[in-house]
Amino acid sequence: MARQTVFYGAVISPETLSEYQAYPHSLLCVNTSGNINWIVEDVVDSAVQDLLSQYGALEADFIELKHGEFIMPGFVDTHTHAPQVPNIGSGQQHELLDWLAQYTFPMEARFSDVGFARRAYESVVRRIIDCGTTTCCYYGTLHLESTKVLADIVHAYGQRAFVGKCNMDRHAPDNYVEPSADASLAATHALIAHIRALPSPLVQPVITPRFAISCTPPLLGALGALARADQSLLIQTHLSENASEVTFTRSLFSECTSYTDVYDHYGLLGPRTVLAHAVYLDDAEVALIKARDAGVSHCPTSNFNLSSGICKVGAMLDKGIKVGLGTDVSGGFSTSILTAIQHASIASKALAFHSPAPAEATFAGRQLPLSALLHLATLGGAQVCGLQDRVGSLAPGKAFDALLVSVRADAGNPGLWGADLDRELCTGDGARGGLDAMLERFFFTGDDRNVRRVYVQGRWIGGAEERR
Ligand SMILES: O=c1[nH]c(=O)c2nc[nH]c2[nH]1
Ligand SMILES: [Zn+2]
Repeated sequence: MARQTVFYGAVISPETLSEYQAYPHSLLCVNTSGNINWIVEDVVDSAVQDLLSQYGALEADFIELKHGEFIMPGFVDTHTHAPQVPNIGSGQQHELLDWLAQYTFPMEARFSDVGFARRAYESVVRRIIDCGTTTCCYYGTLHLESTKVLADIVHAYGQRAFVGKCNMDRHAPDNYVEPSADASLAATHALIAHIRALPSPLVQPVITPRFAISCTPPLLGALGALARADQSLLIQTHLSENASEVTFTRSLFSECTSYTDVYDHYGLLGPRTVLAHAVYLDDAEVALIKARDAGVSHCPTSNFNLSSGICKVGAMLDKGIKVGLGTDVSGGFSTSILTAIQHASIASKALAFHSPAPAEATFAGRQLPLSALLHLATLGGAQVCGLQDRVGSLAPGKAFDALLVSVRADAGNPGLWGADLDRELCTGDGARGGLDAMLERFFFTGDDRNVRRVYVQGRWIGGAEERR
C-alpha cells in the first residue's frame, strides 16, 4: 500500500474457541507495510474526523463499509492439493487407496509437463484466493520444476502460503514415483532453495512426505533429519484418514506402536507438523500429538466425500490440540473454506448424535458453536502453521490478511438476499448489531460472490469486486 488505509465499519475477529469480537462501527488503520496500525472500536460517525486527526491519518485512503459488509481475517487452508483441483468432482465413489490409484496419481503425473502445470496452477491459485484463502498449505506433485512454477505463481499473485514438493518413492505407479530417497531429498532441497530466493517471504517451503505408505524408511529418515537440521521448516503429511490405509501402514511399520508413532519415530512429529485428517486415532496417539504440540488439519468435506470417517475435533480441542481446517481438494470437492466450515459443523452434529458429550467436555460430543468454526477457519489454522503472531485475527501489529465480506443483495448471492432486505436482522439488538447473524449466514449460505475483497499483507489481491 502506498498510503495508509483506514476502514470504517463492522469488524469481526476470533479471540478464543468460545468467543469472538464483533464491533459494528470500528476504525481500523493499515500502515504502508500492510500491517494493522491501530483499531478503535465503537466509533460514532461524529467522532471519526477527530480520531483520524488524533492518529495522524487524515490523509489516509478512507474506505467506509456499507450496511451488510464486514471485515474479518482471511481464511487459512491448512491442507490442499493444487494439482488435484482439475480432478474436483470425479472418482468420489471410491475410498482413499483406490481413489489415489485410479484418479489422483494419473492426474498428478500429468504435471511432469511444466506448460500444463503453469496453465493449471494459474487458474487454481486464482480460484483459491478468490474464495478468501489468504494463507494456504499447498501440496504440489513430485515434480521439482512444476512445483517451482506453483510457488512462483503463488508469489506473483501475492498469497501467503507454504508450498511443498511431494515426496513419494514407493507404492506408486511407475510413471509417478521418485527413483530413490536420495533423488527425492535432492529435489526437496532444490525447491527449498528456489522458494527462499523469491523476493518476498510470504511463500515458504514445507517438507511434504505424502504419507507413510508412500515413503521408504530411508526417505522418512532423511526428511526427519532435514527437519531437525532446519527448525524453520514446516512439515505436512497425511495421518490416519481411512481404515484400510491404517491397516496397510501398520503392516509396513510393525516396529512402530501406531501410525502416529511412525512419524514420531522418524523425527517428523513436532510443533511445526501439520497432520491432515487424524480420523482413526487411539488415546495414545492423541496424547502423542499433544505432547509433540503438532497440529491437526480437519478436512471434513474430504472425510465425508471419500467415506473416510469423522475426525473427533471436539475432543482434540478439549485437550488443547491445535486444529485448523483444510479443503483437501480433490478428496474434498470445494476450494472454499466456507464448505469446510459447513461440513465441520455437520460433522460435529453427526458425532453428537452417537456419542453425547461427557459432563466435563466443552466441545467433545457437542455441535461446534459459531465461535469455534470461526476460530478453526482463521486463528486455529494460523496456529497449526505457526503463524499465529502474524495472521489469523485482526489486532495491531499483525498483518492485514483480511476479507471484505458482503451479505448485501448486490453481492449477487440469492441465498443471502434476506439479510439485506431484513434490516432488523442486519442491525440486530445490542452492541453487536446483528453481526452474529450476518456471520452465520455468510458461513452457511455464502460463497465467493460474498468475498468482495481479499487482502494479504495489506495488498488487495482478489475477491469478487473488480480490483483497481
Ligand atoms: O486425501 C488425501 N489425498 C491425497 O492426495 C493423499 N495422499 C495420501 N493420502 C491422501 N489423502
Ligand atoms: Zn490431502
